[in-house]
Amino acid sequence: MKIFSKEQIYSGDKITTERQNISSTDLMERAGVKIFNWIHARMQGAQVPIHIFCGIGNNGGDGLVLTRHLITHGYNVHTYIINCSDKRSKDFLINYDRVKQVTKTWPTLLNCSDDFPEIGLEDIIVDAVFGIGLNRPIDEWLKNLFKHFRSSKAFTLSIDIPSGLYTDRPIVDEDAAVWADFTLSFASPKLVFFLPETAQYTQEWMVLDIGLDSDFLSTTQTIAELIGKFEILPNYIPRHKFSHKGNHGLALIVGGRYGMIGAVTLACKAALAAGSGLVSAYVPKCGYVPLQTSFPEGMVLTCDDEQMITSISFQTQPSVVGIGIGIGTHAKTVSAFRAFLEQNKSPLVVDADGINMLSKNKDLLKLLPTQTVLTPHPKELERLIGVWKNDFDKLEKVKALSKEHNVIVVIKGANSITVFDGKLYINTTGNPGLATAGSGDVLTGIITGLIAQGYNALVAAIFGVYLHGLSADIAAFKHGYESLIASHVIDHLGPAFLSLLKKTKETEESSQSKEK
Ligand SMILES: NC(=O)C1=CN([C@@H]2O[C@H](COP(=O)(O)OP(=O)(O)OC[C@H]3O[C@@H](n4cnc5c(N)ncnc54)[C@H](O)[C@@H]3O)[C@@H](O)[C@H]2O)[C@@H](O)CC1
Ligand SMILES: Nc1ncnc2c1ncn2[C@@H]1O[C@H](COP(=O)(O)OP(=O)(O)O)[C@@H](O)[C@H]1O
Ligand SMILES: [K+]
Repeated sequence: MKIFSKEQIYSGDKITTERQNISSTDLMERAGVKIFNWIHARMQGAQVPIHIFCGIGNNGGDGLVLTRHLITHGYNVHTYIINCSDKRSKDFLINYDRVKQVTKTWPTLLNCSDDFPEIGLEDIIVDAVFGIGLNRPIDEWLKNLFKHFRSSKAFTLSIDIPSGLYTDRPIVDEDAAVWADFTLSFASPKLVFFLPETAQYTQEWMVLDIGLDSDFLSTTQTIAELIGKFEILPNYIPRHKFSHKGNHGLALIVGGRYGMIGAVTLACKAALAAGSGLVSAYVPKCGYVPLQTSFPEGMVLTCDDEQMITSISFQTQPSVVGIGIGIGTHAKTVSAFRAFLEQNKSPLVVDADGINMLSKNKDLLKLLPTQTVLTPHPKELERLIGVWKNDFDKLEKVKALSKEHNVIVVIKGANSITVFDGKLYINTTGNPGLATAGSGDVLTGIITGLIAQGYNALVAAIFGVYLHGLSADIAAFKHGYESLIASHVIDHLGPAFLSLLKKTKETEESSQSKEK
């Protein structure tokens, strides 16, 4: 799903009104009715007090359309206007007048110095104060109003975006935005729903289709894209009946040191379970017996040193090398890594200490083959790009690194973001059960295994992150978050592939309509 920028949404609104020959008031009506329908379908006329807080822009206008429809359907509605400015939008004013047609009770004007209305725990708050038009910090009174919302603990539904959040900048004060339980967002979710510093402002979100121009929707290129099943499926490479293990590549996992062989085992197993035809491990000698014992499907190569990797050389030409897991950053290992990079001809996935070595020896970045995949967790990323001021700064820094070295960077965490060529691919699978030892090693194995069997590096990174999270989601049904361990993610890769390929009603309908 595309994630449009603020500017793109404004232009989409304009194009839509022109091409569909409707007014912006009509479009607002559509938006407001969509929200009403969503609420009505769930509340079925229940007399729970609904407190609708409207700003004076078009977000407030949406709130007023909602007010009107809720009133005509007999709901218990209390509407408030945040009356701190005279700059009311045209469509706000039109809808303010239209409220008059359905009730004799005017909305309450809150004059930015008034006391706040009482809100019961079981009531509902609709936040239509600011939408994407917020352009400066909010004043103290509003901040206190938002705190009042939060302390009421009433269910809070934000329209389009939790008020106080910008679409393209961080917020500086934690209390300066609405903490929504649910956000109904128009046309596309907003990027800030997925960034660690702002995702907390909405527990859940949903996109409402307000019928924007279809050409605009299909042809507009966005910087950010949300990755779900329908973005993944077209990239899936099916297996041929007569395929042979040699057709699915050789993944080589290089890593490990004394006490860190388990990480390599996890990555190897994950690469194999992700579909690599063959998997080899390259480890120090101490890894030989544990790997041969715990990973009978794999081959094991060793360097001469017992405890750590001091040289990296092998006869075969792997389809891809996943390097860095548990490898350490000893000077001898760095030398071996450098020598390896100087002669390596295979695509690379670099993780963990591999990234730490790159951070400490930035000149090594120049030796990476194009489209190397880097999979840093937050601390590794900080070592690589330096401290960031906020999430937006982090994204800019990662984009710059990716561009300078032509590498693909997976920013790991909830909603991992894969960055390449200035674009952001935001993952939708995964859960906090993944915050457990070794889950990153499994991810490296999966991505390496996908590249081995012929996926290009960018697709492998995006698909790998998706599959890793999907597998964890399936595993979490059985194990819960606390008891989920990295091995479970490997064990559930099979069900993850199957669930990806399982036809849902929607895919069936779309393939049937294509067949007709
Ligand atoms: N343009 C359209 O046709 C549509 C717009 N829609 C709604 O319109 C919204 C955007 O509307 P607007 O562009 O009017 O913007 P907003 O409704 O977000 O509010 C902007 C208004 O608030 C003021 N403002 C900004 N920051 C402020 C601050 N810190 N303190 C006090 N006032 C502040 C601005 O000067 C402006 O008057 C969307 O989020 C969406 O909810 C929907 O109705 C769908 C159609
Ligand atoms: N709260 C979370 N929600 C979803 N995914 C998470 C969460 N925490 C961690 N992950 C995922 O788990 C993996 C952890 O990687 P990493 O920290 O490198 O683990 P390790 O070093 O133990 O192998 C990453 O893929 C990350 O995106
Ligand atoms: K809002």
